Order: sequence, then C-alpha cells, then structure tokens
Amino acid sequence: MSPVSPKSLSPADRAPIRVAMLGCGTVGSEVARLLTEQAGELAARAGAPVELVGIAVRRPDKHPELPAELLTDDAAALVARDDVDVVVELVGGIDPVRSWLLTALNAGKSVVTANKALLAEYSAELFEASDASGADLYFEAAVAGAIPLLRPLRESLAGDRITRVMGIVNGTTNYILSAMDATGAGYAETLDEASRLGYAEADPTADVDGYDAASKAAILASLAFHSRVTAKDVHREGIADVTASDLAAARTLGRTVKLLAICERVTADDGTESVSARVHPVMIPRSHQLAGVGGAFNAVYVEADAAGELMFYGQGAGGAPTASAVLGDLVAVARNQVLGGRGPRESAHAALPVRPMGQTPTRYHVSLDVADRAGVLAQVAQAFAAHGVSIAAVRQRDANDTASLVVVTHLAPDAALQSTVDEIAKLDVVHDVVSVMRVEGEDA
Ligand SMILES: NC(=O)c1ccc[n+]([C@@H]2O[C@H](COP(=O)([O-])OP(=O)(O)OC[C@H]3O[C@@H](n4cnc5c(N)ncnc54)[C@H](O)[C@@H]3O)[C@@H](O)[C@H]2O)c1
Ligand SMILES: N[C@@H](CCO)C(=O)O
Ligand code: NA
Repeated sequence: MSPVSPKSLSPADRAPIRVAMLGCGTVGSEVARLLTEQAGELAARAGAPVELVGIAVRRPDKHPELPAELLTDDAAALVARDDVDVVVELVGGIDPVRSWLLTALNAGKSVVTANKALLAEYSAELFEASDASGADLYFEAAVAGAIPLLRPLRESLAGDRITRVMGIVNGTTNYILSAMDATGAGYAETLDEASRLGYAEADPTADVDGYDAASKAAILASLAFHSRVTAKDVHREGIADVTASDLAAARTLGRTVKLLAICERVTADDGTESVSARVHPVMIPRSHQLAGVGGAFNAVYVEADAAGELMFYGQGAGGAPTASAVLGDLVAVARNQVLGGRGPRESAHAALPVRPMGQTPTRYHVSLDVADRAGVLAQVAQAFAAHGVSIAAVRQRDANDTASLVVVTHLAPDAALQSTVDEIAKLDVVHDVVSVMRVEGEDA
C-alpha cells in the first residue's frame, strides 16, 4: 500500500481536535449538545473531528444527562491533561478561571471563552500568554452573544479606521427599559416582573448596575481602537435610577431611553487622539435604529471611515445563541490547528489614552418644574451660559403657577453639564428636577 499523505485524509480520518469544556450550565450544555448533534458537519468544516474529552462542572452528580466518564469537578487537572488540545471556558468570573486559562495558553492550548468579565480586566495578560506559546484566543460569545461582532472588528474591519461603536449590549436592562416604556411602570416594579419571568437573574446586579455592559464596552473599545481599555476605564451608570418620569419625559420629546455602551475615538482641537468608553442610560429618538430594539435583543452600531455605518443585530444571550458563537470560534481554532495557521492576535499598537468622562463631549436633556413668572427662563439659561453650555432647544408648558421646562443642550464636556445641573437644582425658582439624561441622535 502506498503511504497516505496527510492532505489526502478525509476529515473523519484525521486525528481529532480534543476539547476540554469548563462549565456546563446555560451555555455549556448547549455547546455539548451541538458538538454531539452536529459532529459530522463540524468535522467536515473544521477539517478534523472535534471531540469532547472532558467536562468540568462544580457538581458532577447533578449531570446525569452527560457521560459520567467525561465529568470531573477538577478543572485545573482537566486543563493540564496531555490529551487536551483546546479549552472552552464557560464558567465565568475572574478567579479561578484566570489561572486555568493562563495554564492552558502557556501550554500552547488554544482557548475559546465567553467570559467578558475576565477579558475586560485581563485580556492583555491572556494575549501575552497566547502570543508566547502560539495558541489562539477567541471570544466571540463574550460580547453580544450570537451576534458576529468581535470577528468583524478584529478581522473584517482590520483595514479600516473605526471611529465609533455604540449599542445595546445587555439584554436584561433592555428588557426592563422596553417594559417601562411600554407600561409606564417604575423601575423596581418592572425588575420584579422581569425576575419573575426569568429575564433577570436571581442576582441582577451585574446587569442592572451596568457592570456587564461596561465589560463589553471595554472589549469593544480595545478591539475597535487597537488600544488597551479595561473595565475600570469605562464610565459606568446602570438603570436603577431611571424613573417612570424619565420615560414620560422622553415620550413627550418623541424619544425613548436605552442603556447604551458608547465607545468613541475622540480627536482634540490640538489633534491629539484619545478613546472614550462609557455605559449609561441615554434618550434616543424613536426613529433611531437602536430605539426599535426591544426585549432581550442586542444591537450594535459601528462607524468606520471607509465602511460608513454598519449595524449588527440579534440575540445577545441565551444558551443556544451564545453556543453558536462558541462553536464558530471552536471551528476556527480547529481549522487553524489542521492547517497550521493562527487566529488574530492582540492589536493594541495605537495605545490611545482613555479620556475621563468629565472631558467627554455629551449632550443633556433636562426637564424641570419651575415657577411660572418673569425672569425664570433667563435664570435657568444663565446657569447654562455660566458653564459654557450652549442650549439647542427649549420647550415650556404651563400648568397653574408652575411651568414645565425642557432644555436640550448642544455638545459640551460632561463635567460642565453636570455642574450646570447641580447649580440649576439649587435655584429657588426650580421646584423640581424631573429628569436629567444624556441624549444621542438628532430628532426627526
Ligand atoms: N447565559 C448567557 O446567556 C450568556 C451569554 C453570553 C455569555 N455568557 C457567559 O458564559 C459564561 C457561562 O455562563 P452560563 O450562563 O452558562 O453560566 P452557568 O452559571 O449557567 O454555568 C456555569 C457552569 O460553570 C460550572 N462551574 C462553576 N464553578 C466551577 C468550578 N469551580 N469548577 C468547575 N465548574 C464550575 C457550573 O457547574 C456550571 O456548569 C459566563 O462567562 C457568562 O458571562 C453567558
Ligand atoms: N446578562 C447578560 C447575558 C449576556 O451577556 C445580558 O442580560 O445580556
Ligand atoms: Na458575539
């Protein structure tokens, strides 16, 4: 018999790519299912069989549905095994996952992870380990679940200059804000309902306080602007302070409220460049593409010099959608191993500094209940002028001896806007500050 060259082997006859999976919960269980159900197709696409050789979970006895011989509660030992080529991490959190993934990468084992919290803090360290050993690091599932977003940023748009990434990257908060908008109910009441229906987790802190979105913003800004941006660099405000009055004020202006992650490349007057990354509630016109994104969906809008505007939309969470992104990464890793290639490495050459929130240009909407008498509007306008903030629009409605005043500003440094609002709140003629919120997008 003549010897068979490796190139002539069919995928099914090639040595398998051996995968250790850490975590088998919401996402992991779907990854395990798809790896089994689609084994033939995955082998054909990857160029070799993709074989699950071990699964680490906290409680193996709680998984009668999985082959007992694959299960272990010792993730560190599984990662270290000689018969593991790739580690798929679906546990979440920073420790002890960080050390498992460093061990894997240092040993030349490629990593696929959905762990935004870890990447937003330690991606530089993980990339260094992957560079040193030649292992791949893929993490499409970490931001916006099923939506192909990180691969477009890392690869498809690698030849362009991205100026802005803005979007809805947290499904839980989008569900709550959409429901508040639809029903007129308050935040606490709507959160209770979202928890009851299973849209909010038992501990919703990471979502409602914006930590989840801030981690994703850090990852997006790092990739889009070829710089290192960590979660600590991201200005973060959650939705706990968004009131029914804010939604009502937005409605009056033909707007709605969304929790947005906004990453921008900012050029100062002297030409120096920096990066701004922030997560906070924003009023956007109902005609804006992001306003129509309801429920638990995600959508991200990218602006690049040559490409223009791009929009990415789909399911940002859930077991099967997130598993889709994990499987895509796993096929990419397997292809690289079969063909001898490498995935994209860290690209942080621009090394742009992060601009503090106070210096970031934003626009505010301010709704006030004021005394309805001569000179009140002048006093309010004077407060804006004193801080160098230019007013774009003013609307007044009278009710008995009180007037409702709505002011929308032009762009100004966020700190100047904040100081203006603080000063206005102290004016005797201002009875109540009904709503203060940043705005994005032009009115139709
Ligand atoms: N659920 C989603 O919709 C979603 C979407 C995108 C990204 N993610 C990310 O995917 C990851 C997993 O999320 P999930 O929702 O599947 O979580 P989960 O809580 O449902 O599952 C976690 C799994 O990790 C295992 N685990 C925990 N500690 C362990 C330990 N010390 N040793 C071994 N196993 C351990 C648990 O047994 C469980 O199987 C997280 O990083 C999360 O942020 C989740
Ligand atoms: N908790 C996240 C899951 C996806 O990362 C969300 O609500 O969008
Ligand atoms: Na994604």
